[in-house]
Amino acid sequence: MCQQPAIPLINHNIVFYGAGSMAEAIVRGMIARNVVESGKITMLNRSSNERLAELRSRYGVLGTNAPEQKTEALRTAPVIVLAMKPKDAAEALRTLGPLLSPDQLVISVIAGLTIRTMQGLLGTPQPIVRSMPNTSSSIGLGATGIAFSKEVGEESRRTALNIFEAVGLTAVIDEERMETLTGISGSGPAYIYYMMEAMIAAGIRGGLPLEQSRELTVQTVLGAARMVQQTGEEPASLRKKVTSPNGSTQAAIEVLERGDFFETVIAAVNRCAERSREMGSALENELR
Ligand SMILES: NC(=O)C1=CN([C@@H]2O[C@H](COP(=O)(O)OP(=O)(O)OC[C@H]3O[C@@H](n4cnc5c(N)ncnc54)[C@H](O)[C@@H]3O)[C@@H](O)[C@H]2O)C=CC1
Ligand SMILES: O=C(O)[C@@H]1CCC=N1
Repeated sequence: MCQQPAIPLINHNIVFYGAGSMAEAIVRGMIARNVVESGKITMLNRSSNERLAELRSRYGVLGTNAPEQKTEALRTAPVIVLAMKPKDAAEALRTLGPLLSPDQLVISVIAGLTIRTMQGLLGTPQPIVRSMPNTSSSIGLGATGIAFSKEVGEESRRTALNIFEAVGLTAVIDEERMETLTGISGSGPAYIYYMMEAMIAAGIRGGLPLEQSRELTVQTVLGAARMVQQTGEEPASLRKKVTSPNGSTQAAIEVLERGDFFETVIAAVNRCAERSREMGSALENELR
């Protein structure tokens, strides 16, 4: 049996400010790995009591929409994870700033939002961790980019790393690289799912039942990722081993090349990064 390495327990109360897909993915991943007691997690959203009830019953976490309780949770939590959409972030940060004391750690998962903008909107030089996780965190297979503001001390760095290491791989990077990382691993699952949608559709059009087409596609993607991971071989070398000269794979790859597959994927990653920067600039404009 394959045992996952022990992950340090997280002893801090953590407030998730925003209780959508990404917050849930991290919470689900942490709880599944038993790295935090569910009672230490509080989830807040803007208005949906139904959503909070769902999260409370699914994970045993705390969740509230009552304004005084929300304020109290934000005022006292040693760790606050910002997990709302970029369009909601400026207002949330302006509300949060006056509630914070200097030692509270703010971890953002918000695409594009820079540390400088966060500190400006908060109005305090708060210790900030800018991260870019992905939704595979929910099954412990996330990939998270992390950058620290200079105010983040050693203990807080460890806390942030413990949270994201509990739900997958982490990469500490310069903040300037965060948009590129978003294009690869933050949004990347969506490109793979899109490819899978197309493969499943092709199977169905070729006469396979939906379920078989789906299972074969899933196993193929899983197997390919594992092959790269376990053999340590480059994807290009593994591809060559599938591609017999003048065979069926070569014929398929030629079609992908005619569609400029390689450059199209790179263009998609670049556009993702550019869009993240645009969202970041829109938030930076809120400082004026
Ligand atoms: N979904 C993904 O794959 C990833 C998302 N992200 C980032 O995570 C953030 C959240 O994305 P999703 O979870 O997909 O969005 P979502 O729409 O599923 O969730 C957003 C949540 O924020 C809450 N919210 C909005 N304004 C609020 C406020 N003022 N106070 C409290 N709660 C508030 C909403 O009620 C909702 O629960 C985004 O900034 C996105 O850039 C980062 C990596 C991957
Ligand atoms: O689409 C988005 O903006 C977010 C950021 C990375 C994944 N989802």
